[in-house]
Amino acid sequence: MQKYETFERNALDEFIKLAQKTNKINSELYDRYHVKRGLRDLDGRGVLVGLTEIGEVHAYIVDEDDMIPVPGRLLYRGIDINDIVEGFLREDRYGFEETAYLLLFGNLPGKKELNNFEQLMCSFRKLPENFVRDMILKAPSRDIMNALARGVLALYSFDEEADNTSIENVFKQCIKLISCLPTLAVYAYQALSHYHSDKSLYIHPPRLDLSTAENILHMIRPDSKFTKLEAKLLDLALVLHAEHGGGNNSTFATHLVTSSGTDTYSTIAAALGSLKGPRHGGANIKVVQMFEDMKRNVNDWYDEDEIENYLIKVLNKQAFDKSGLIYGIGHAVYSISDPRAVILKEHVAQLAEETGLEDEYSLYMKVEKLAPKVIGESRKIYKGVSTNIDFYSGFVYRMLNIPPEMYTPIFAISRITGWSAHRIEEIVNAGKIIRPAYKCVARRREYIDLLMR
Ligand SMILES: CC(=O)SCCNC(=O)CCNC(=O)[C@H](O)C(C)(C)COP(=O)(O)OP(=O)(O)OC[C@H]1O[C@@H](n2cnc3c(N)ncnc32)[C@H](O)[C@@H]1OP(=O)(O)O
Ligand SMILES: O=C([O-])CC(=O)C(=O)O
Repeated sequence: MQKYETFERNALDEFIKLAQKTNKINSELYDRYHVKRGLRDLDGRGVLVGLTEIGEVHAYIVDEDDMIPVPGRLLYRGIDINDIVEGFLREDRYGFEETAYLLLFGNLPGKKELNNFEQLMCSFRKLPENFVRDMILKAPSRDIMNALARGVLALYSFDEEADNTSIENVFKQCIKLISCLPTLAVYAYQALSHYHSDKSLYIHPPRLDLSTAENILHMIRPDSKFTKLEAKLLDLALVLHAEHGGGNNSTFATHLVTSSGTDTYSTIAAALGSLKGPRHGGANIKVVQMFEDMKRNVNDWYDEDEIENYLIKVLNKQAFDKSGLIYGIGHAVYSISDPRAVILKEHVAQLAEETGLEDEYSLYMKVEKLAPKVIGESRKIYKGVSTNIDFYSGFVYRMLNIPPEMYTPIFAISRITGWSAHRIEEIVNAGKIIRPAYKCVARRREYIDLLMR
């Protein structure tokens, strides 16, 4: 056995070395062939590949070809996110279901429409008979995003019309998935916490009278108790994460995969895989882990020089996860500010004071100030960097006592509304299959017989 394992390790090491050598492309070739790496123009702007009416991300104005950065704005179906948030908070109600309706159907719902939609969502919250036992508890995953993707793919088998891509059927599938994703995520977490962390197992059935945010708190907490303030904060986070235009990695994955004509379950599984990445939705858990590491390694949380040195080490791949990234900072589109981070920050500030987390909040403020400076000094920045939504969301979830394993899944529970709207838009507009070009730069060679190599 030992011998075989040694053989396996040596053989793999050999293959890895070979693959690293043979897969490296000379970076000068990208310039020579004018490749838009990451589908970006040289100034960082995304290559225009589609049109959408669902979400608009606004970060700069163009003045005679010059890009002038402006504070970020986000609009859902043409309505500013700040107005949406102010609207439902002013009326002291939850906003996520209204947001999902707006994204999916294009207009704000009337009272009766919203009520019907909420009832429909409630009726779809439960998972199919025996699904929890057979699909979730029998194979608990250490990663809830993985469990979500697997769960979504498994739901395909419970849908008699799984491959029907008519608009009516896709709408139905999307509303069902939006409704039951919180249940899937929380139960997958409960399985993880029971089987991998030896904690008691809680499976609270979703309640028909509760909103999405309330249901998450009800199902995740052993005693099911939560305050209205807590549910409203989680609901706000769900509203802010719901949509971000067609170009973000997971939504573009949705367009890409939808364009092949595949089914809804495969599409959403692909989007989940994309969102999990630490440069995208997976950054929220990384931010919290990075701050934990920082708190261990920075003695004085008020000493800006010490914090700056830590951040420089992160950038130089000498600290934290050695990826060279300061998580929660920077964005593919925003430069001066991410409007969602601005909204979350206000709430975090207030709550940090109420919960005695002022020192930690102050550390976040210092990183917010110092990180753009150190990134600017070591990377080529065209448009400036600032905090993104992931910078504060983990802090919010921590104050809500939500376990870190659920941070990115909560993003998914919200963003599936945007993915659904984009999938439907892609189908309605019957676009061409998405298929960009790759220039092959390999040298052409003759095949050589095995005995001659
Ligand atoms: C919900 C979301 O998806 S929000 C984003 C969540 N992701 C994170 O917080 C991870 C940290 N941030 C990043 O990795 C980046 O800012 C991204 C992936 C979000 C955007 O990257 P880009 O579109 O390349 O941003 P931008 O054009 O401003 O970056 C310019 C350079 O600065 C680097 N940079 C930008 N932000 C950071 C950062 N936080 N840490 C280290 N380097 C950074 C980029 O890697 C790039 O360098 P390169 O050309 O050598 O690759
Ligand atoms: O737009 C992007 O590139 C990333 C994203 O999804 C977001 O910020 O919500």
